[in-house]
Amino acid sequence: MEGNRMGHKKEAEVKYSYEDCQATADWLLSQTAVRPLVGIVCGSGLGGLADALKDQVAFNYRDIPNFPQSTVHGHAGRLVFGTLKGRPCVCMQGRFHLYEGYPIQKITMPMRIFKLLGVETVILTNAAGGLNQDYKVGDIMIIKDHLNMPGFAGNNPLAGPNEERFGVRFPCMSDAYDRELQQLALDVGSELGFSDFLREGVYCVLGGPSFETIAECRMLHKLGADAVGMSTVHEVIVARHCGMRVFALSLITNKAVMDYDSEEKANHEEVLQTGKQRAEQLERLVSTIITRLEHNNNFA
Ligand SMILES: O=P(O)(O)O[C@@H]1C[C@H](O)[C@@H](CO)O1
Ligand SMILES: Nc1nc2[nH]cnc2c(=O)[nH]1
Repeated sequence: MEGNRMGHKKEAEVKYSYEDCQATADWLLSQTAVRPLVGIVCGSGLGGLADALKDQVAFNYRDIPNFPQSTVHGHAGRLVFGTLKGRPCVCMQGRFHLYEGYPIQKITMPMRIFKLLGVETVILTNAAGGLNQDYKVGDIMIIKDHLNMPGFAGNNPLAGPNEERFGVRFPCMSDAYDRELQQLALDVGSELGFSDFLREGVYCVLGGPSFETIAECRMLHKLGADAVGMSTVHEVIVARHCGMRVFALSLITNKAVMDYDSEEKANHEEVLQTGKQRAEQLERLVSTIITRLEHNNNFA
């Protein structure tokens, strides 16, 4: 992909306004004929999902006006348009995290681009540490709710002036994760023979990049979290604010260390390794869900 014709604004000039998002979406729409109804975000080591898209048109993030750059190993940094079983999709092969140093409005800006591209359903994946003691490495957790720790401290992607063209000032989050899509995922998982490693639980986001202490893991577990990670929640809030349906999955890539006698240490290599091992099943689960969205007539 050649460098974009709009030219890039300097970092300080980009304000992520409605007009900035519209300019980025218009540029993308002028470069591809795909009109996506489903937007997918790939978590650490889970970018293989994008490779499943047919008739791909792919853009490196650095070539997209106003787009941030991926800086984390396991996040390729490409926006891939294409079809999955005939359904037009756009897939972020790599996401942005608070710990990369970006403002929270910037890491979530792709959700607004999705909206302006015409996306109606967003499917997010992430790698997470398992806090629930019944969980095993390799389990896939359907996210039914979240704990937004940075949000408790005021770090919410919707803080600042509200842009009414995207959504209301005070959006509801008790219905953030679409219940029909959760049930669909359970049904599809059961048909695919995945029930043994398919879970439902609460995801807690922290800022990262340091992994949790033992005391933090114990606290988060007591607060009701089943898995802990460094992403997704901010994207979910912005996606819901602008009215898209949301479904999200965590791959439990490691067990959170809860015990002072444990020799285990969380590390990014293990996260990526587990991603590789479960990638195929995760892709089958997500692509079958997308097919059934149409079949069940509940497509977005
Ligand atoms: O993008 P996700 O949430 O999948 O990435 C997780 C959180 C950190 O970025 C990284 C830690 O290994 O994986
Ligand atoms: N915060 C956090 N993020 C993760 N991503 C993958 N594993 C983990 C973990 O144990 N903790």
